[in-house]
Amino acid sequence: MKIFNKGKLKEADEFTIKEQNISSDELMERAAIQLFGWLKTQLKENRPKINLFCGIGNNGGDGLALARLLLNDGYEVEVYIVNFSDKRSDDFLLNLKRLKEHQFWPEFINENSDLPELNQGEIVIDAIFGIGLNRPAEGWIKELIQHINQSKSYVIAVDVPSGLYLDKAPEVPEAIIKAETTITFQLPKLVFFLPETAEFAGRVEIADIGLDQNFIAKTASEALLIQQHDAQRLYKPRGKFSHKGTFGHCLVAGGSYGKMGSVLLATKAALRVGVGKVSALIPKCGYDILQLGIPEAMVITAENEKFLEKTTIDFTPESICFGIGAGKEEATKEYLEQLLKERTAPLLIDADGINILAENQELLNYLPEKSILTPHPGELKRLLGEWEDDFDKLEKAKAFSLKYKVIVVIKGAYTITIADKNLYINSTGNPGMATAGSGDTLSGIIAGLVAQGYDATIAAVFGVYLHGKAGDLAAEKLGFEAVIADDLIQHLGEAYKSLFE
Ligand SMILES: NC(=O)C1=CN([C@@H]2O[C@H](COP(=O)(O)OP(=O)(O)OC[C@H]3O[C@@H](n4cnc5c(N)ncnc54)[C@H](O)[C@@H]3O)[C@@H](O)[C@H]2O)[C@H](O)CC1
Ligand SMILES: [K+]
Repeated sequence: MKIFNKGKLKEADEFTIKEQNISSDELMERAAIQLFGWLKTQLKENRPKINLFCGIGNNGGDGLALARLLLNDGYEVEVYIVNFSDKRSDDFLLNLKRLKEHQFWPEFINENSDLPELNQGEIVIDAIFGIGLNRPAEGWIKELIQHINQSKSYVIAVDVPSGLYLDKAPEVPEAIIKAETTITFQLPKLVFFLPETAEFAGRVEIADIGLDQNFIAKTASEALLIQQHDAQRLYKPRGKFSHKGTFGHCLVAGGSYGKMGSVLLATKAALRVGVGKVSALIPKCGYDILQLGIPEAMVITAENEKFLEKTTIDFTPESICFGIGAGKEEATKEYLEQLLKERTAPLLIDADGINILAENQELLNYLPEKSILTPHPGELKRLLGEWEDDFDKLEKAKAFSLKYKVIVVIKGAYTITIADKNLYINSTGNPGMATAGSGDTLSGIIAGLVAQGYDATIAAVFGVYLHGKAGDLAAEKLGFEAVIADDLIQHLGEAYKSLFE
C-alpha cells in the first residue's frame, strides 16, 4: 500500500473531487460516514459519552460531520470548537451550519475557557488538526492537548493525532495528542511507523474514502507499506520438476568461539525458507555444533580454531551471508575484503560484518552493487554516524544506499528496507521478536531467498515480511515472552502458507 506525503494527499483529494465530479464536502461526508461506521461497530450496544474536539479547518469539519451522524443515531455528544483563529475552512462552516440546523450548538472554547471535564469511560474524538498542521500547537491549545492526554478517556484521532507533522520530527512532543486509535483516511502515513512518532497514533485503522484509485496507482510514492497482498505478489511458486539445484546454494560465513549458534540459526533459516543447499563456513571449533545441530547443511571450516579467515571453497554459491557472530579479527576483516573484491556472489552483510565495514570505511567502496546490509539501530549508527531524528536517519540511510548502490534493511518494530530511494515498510512482526538470534534468522532468510533467484530488493522486502509473519504466528501460539529465534524458523512454513489465506 502506498504512503503519500502531505502534498500528494492534497493532490489526490483535488483530483478525486474533479474526476468524480463531487464537492469537497461530499468527501468530508464520506470521511465522517467511515468514522461513524467504525465507532458504531466498535461500540456495539455501548453508548458512552462522546466528546468531540474540532479545530476550524477540514479536520475539524470531519469532526462536526461525525458529531451530526452520532447525534442522529442518539449518542450523547458534546462538541468543543477549538477556536484558535477566524480562518475557518468552507467545509468546516458548512458542517457547523448543518449541525445548528439540527438544533445543536457546540461550545466554542478559547484561552479563557475552563478545560472541559473528561472522564473515564468516555470517548474523546480528536479532530483539532489534521494534515494541515504547519507549526507546533502552543499556549492554551497545547494545554488542551495535554489535558486530553492526561484524561482517562479513550482517545481516537481523526486522520492524524493533532500536533503530529507528516513530514518532519515533532518539535514539541508534549503538544501532540497521544491517541489509543487513529483512523486515517485512505492511505497510511509514514510517521505511524517511525520509532519516535508511532506511539502518538496508537493502533491505526485505514478508512477508505474513495480517493481516485487511478491517481493513487499512477502517482509515485516515497514509501510503501508491505502487507499480505503485496508480499503475496513477490512470492515465486516452486515448479513441479524443480530439484535442489534449482533453488541455489547459500553460503553462511560467520561464527566465532562462543557464537556458533548464530550461524546455526541463519543456516536453518536459509533451509526453511526454501534454499536448495546451504554450506556453513565457520572456524574449526564449530564443526560438531553445526554438523549435529543441522544435518541438512554442509560444513566447511576455516584453518583457524576460533575465528573466520580466508578460506578457499570449491563451489560458487548463489548468495553469501557474511558476518553473524564473526567477531572483528584482522583475519576476518581480510576475508571480508577479499569477498568484496572478488565479487563471486551476491552478498548479505550483517552484524560484525557491518561493524567491520563501519570501522574500515574504505571497504565500502568495494561493496558490490545490490549487496544487502541488515543493521539494527546500533550497527546503523556505527555505519552512518549519529542522526538527529528519524527523518534525518532515513535521509542518511537513503543517501548511503544511493552512494554505494546497496540495500539497507533497518531492523526495528517496523523494519524499513531502503533500495533505489524507495522505502518499504514492513507490517508484520511483534515485540516477541526482540530476542537473541532473531536477526540471525532474518539474515538466513534473506540470503536464502537471494540464492533461490529472488532479486536482492525483493528478497529483502519479502524476507522481512516472512520473518515478521513467522514471529506473529509463533507469538499467537506461545505469547510474546516465550518466542525464541528458533520458533521463527519453525513458523516459516506457516508464514508462506498464510500469504494465500
Ligand atoms: N485527505 C483527504 O482527502 C481528505 C481530508 N480531509 C480532512 O482534512 C484535513 C486537512 O484539513 P486542512 O483544512 O488542510 O487542515 P487542518 O484541519 O489539519 O488544520 C487547518 C488549520 O489549522 C491551522 N494550523 C495549523 N497548525 C496550527 C497550529 N499549530 N496552531 C494553530 N493553527 C494551526 C492551519 O493554518 C489551518 O488553518 C485532513 O487531515 C482530513 O482530516 C477531508 O475532510 C476529507 C478528505
Ligand atoms: K486530528
